[in-house]
Amino acid sequence: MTEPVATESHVMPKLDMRGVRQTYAGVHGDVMALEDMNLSVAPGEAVAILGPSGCGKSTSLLLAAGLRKPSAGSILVDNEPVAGPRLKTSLILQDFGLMPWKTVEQNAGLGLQIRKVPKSERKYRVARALEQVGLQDFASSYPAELSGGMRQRLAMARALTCETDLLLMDEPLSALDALLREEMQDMLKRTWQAAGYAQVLVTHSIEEAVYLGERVFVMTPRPGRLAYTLDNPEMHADDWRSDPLFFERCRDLREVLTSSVAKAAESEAVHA
Ligand SMILES: Nc1ncnc2c1ncn2[C@@H]1O[C@H](COP(=O)(O)OP(=O)(O)OP(=O)(O)O)[C@@H](O)[C@H]1O
Repeated sequence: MTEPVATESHVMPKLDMRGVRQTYAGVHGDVMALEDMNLSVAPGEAVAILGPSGCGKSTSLLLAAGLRKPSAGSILVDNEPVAGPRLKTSLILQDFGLMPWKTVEQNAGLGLQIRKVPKSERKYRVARALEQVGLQDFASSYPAELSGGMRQRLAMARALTCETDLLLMDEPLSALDALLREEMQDMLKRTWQAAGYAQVLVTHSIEEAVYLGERVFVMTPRPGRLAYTLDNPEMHADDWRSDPLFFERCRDLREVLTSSVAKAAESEAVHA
């Protein structure tokens, strides 16, 4: 099995989380979601994060997106402290955050509208992004008229209009059926390879993590931090899903994750 690797890059990271702690006030007292969370992602790098339920994966993304302030520690993007939502950071959630009453074109342009980009510029950038994801013929449709895969592509178009350099995704494909999910994984990989942003994917699927992550991290049970790193540069290979190494990587990660989940269950039992 691959041993944990402490990868130190010499390039300035796109995202750098150091010693991050996040505590939430709960009804039965404070809940420590993250403790000493360290995550460094290089420009243009794609990483995936796996971990037991409730270990703080979504919290890490909210913090990186500037939608929450950490209780302690530092979060830097391009070496600047994250003080709030940032122009070129996009976050795609499981429900894609689409507005049902807005058309595809309006939904795709929402990020630009919030960022007060002039209408003419918005129109051009939206048209280009819809073309990139193959939704150009659906500009005046509404989300309810789209399939699950098309909604996912629309969420992607919104990120592309904003010239995103850091894309954060929280289980973006979990609502899709297996075949469509693979198709969308291909789309995510192609778009990332073409656009060159840094990408952080949170997923419960080991296969998805190994397909889309150049590095795959496994988090500890809550309070979460990265406990294990798998270097996975071969994910660029053609037909990676059929490669024997792909299966080996998935098997290794399954072992690591199973032991992490077992520890989480033990700890819940002790604290029950
Ligand atoms: N707004 C909140 N208020 C109080 N507690 C919260 C809040 N958000 C998250 N938590 C708690 O923090 C911990 C981490 O939650 P988080 O959603 O980040 O985990 P996760 O790893 O994404 O979980 P899952 O895999 O189940 O989606 C959990 O125990 C959760 O109950």
